[in-house]
Amino acid sequence: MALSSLVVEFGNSTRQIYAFASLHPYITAPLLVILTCLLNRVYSELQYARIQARDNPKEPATLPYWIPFLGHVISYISNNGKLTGQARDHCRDSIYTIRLLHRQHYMITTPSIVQQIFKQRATTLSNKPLIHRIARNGFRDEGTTAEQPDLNAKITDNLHILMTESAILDASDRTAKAVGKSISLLTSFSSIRAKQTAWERGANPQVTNNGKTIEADMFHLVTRWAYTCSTPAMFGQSFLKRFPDVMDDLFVFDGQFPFLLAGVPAITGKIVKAKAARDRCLDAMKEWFEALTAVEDGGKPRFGWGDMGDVSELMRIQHRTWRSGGPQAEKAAISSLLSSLWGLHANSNIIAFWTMLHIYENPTLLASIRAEVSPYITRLPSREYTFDHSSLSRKCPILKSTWYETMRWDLFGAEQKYILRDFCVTESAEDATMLRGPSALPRSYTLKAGNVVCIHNGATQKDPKLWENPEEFNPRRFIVQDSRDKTTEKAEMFRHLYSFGGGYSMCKGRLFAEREVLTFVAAVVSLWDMEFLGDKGQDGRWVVQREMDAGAPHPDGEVRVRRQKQPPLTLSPPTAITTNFFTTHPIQPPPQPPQRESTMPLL
Ligand code: HEM
Repeated sequence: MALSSLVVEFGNSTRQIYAFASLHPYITAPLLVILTCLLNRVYSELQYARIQARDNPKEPATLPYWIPFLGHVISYISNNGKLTGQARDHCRDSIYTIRLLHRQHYMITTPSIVQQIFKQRATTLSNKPLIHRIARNGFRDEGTTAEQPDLNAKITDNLHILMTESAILDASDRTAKAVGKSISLLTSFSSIRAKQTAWERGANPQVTNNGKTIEADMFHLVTRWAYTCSTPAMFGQSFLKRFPDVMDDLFVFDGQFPFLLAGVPAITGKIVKAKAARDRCLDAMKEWFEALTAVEDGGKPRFGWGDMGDVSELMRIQHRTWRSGGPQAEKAAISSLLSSLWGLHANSNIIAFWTMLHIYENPTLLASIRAEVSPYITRLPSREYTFDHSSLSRKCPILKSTWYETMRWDLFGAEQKYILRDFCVTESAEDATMLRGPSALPRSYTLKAGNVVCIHNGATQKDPKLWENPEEFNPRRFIVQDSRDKTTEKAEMFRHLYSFGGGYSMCKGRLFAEREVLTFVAAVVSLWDMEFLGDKGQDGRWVVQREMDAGAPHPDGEVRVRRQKQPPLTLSPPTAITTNFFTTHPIQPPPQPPQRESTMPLL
């Protein structure tokens, strides 16, 4: 009896709900959506807690999320730094999963798993889908790169030339020479456009005080100056002369690169400009390709291009390889060559800028670096300079450690690879202890084909479990004692700084990048003072916002600096190096694992 009245009651309630829903669809629909999200959240929260608690081999637990199908898309796009930072701090596993539409992204948090990921072969973890997306969305190849797999394999193989001693020396010598020639002309102190330097023109220069001071945007100034110094080392001088505006176009489209890559349509003025700038760069690269074809075929050099005898060995080989694919490979060729030009500048020049900024905002560090590098810079009677890039890289630990610390602080790239077949990884005992305490057993994880492995640099580089005071900019962080000579220090890139990626696809330009970035930075900070015109923090830091926390970020707006008209500074005497900077930043012991909370915050 009681049961039948309950059934009747239930039937009545359902009819009432149905009647209400038919009468008020605009209230019912959102209520249903909210209810579905709530249920999804509760279910995924329970699943997450259940899988996290398990020690036996498992697929990494998926972070709780609200919206079915979309997964973490909204929080990832709106603020992936916050999402990955919070997840890292609360996850007790070496890997957690975020869901972006239908694909699981396995996010790696501990060094032992990162090293196992880097050891995987291309047959297990592939970067091809990402390369094809970069080519299609970033460099507008219209899908042609993916259609030439054999040619592409050769192009990737050729990249190893960049790691040979002769290529590194050739590119570093030529870049250092260009730096030596141009550094005393960083700004012209002229308000007449024709008399200004190429890198100065777009930096919005304002000459004041009867021509005795100049104010300009430091980001534009140094990134474009660095561009003019290193481009000829790869593409030859005539590319620079024929297409001076590519210098600006490249940085305009780099500023919106994450949006281009994600395939976001031209919905903002910045994206419209970025696409137009990218297309002009493609036209320039096409002309370079055709001009080199003419001289390679023994024909008359194209007007304005000369014999192109200074084009680097790598670019010649890439050009020949692409040509072997015939006319159908041309679109992929032009897009790939532009991606090489972009790869040459997008990280190096921007990180050189941020390194300079960190040095200028700390007067003690500035004095130490000036003293440290001065023996390796020589002023010539012609007022040009020579830079011993090899010694800057081997004998200047403070400069080099500041550069590493800048990459830790300012580069937010994410390494992504697609899983072609299932594989298993196991965390080290040390990482198990770091995550779950002294009695924790190492856990193994199964990573399933069809999904993506991701190492998010922004999250790992600020992980308090891996870095002492990660929110502090410590220029001496990477300085260690030289094991061969205990009285000497050297800068060493720790194994958990992944700015150059890792494994088979690790950056092939990293050795050249080190030489050129250290040369750019040493040249600017040694020879010029810069007075920052923006706001400063209480500690004297320059307050400069980033446009977005992705890749190598551009500053949000101009970074106005003032320079006095004066000859380049006299190089500091090397003895000035013993400043109190050393005592205020002692070498830190390795960090201890912190106490951890067990619950997951709302994401
Ligand atoms: C500080 C400067 C630089 C940084 C932080 C940097 C970072 C990176 C990263 C993260 C990757 C992807 C690695 C991976 O997938 O595992 C990469 C790839 C690459 N980089 Fe760099 N890079 C820099 C400078 C340069 C320069 C100056 C060049 C050229 C001369 C260059 C040439 C390349 C090439 C050719 C690849 C593709 C390697 C491959 O697929 O085998 N990079 N770089």
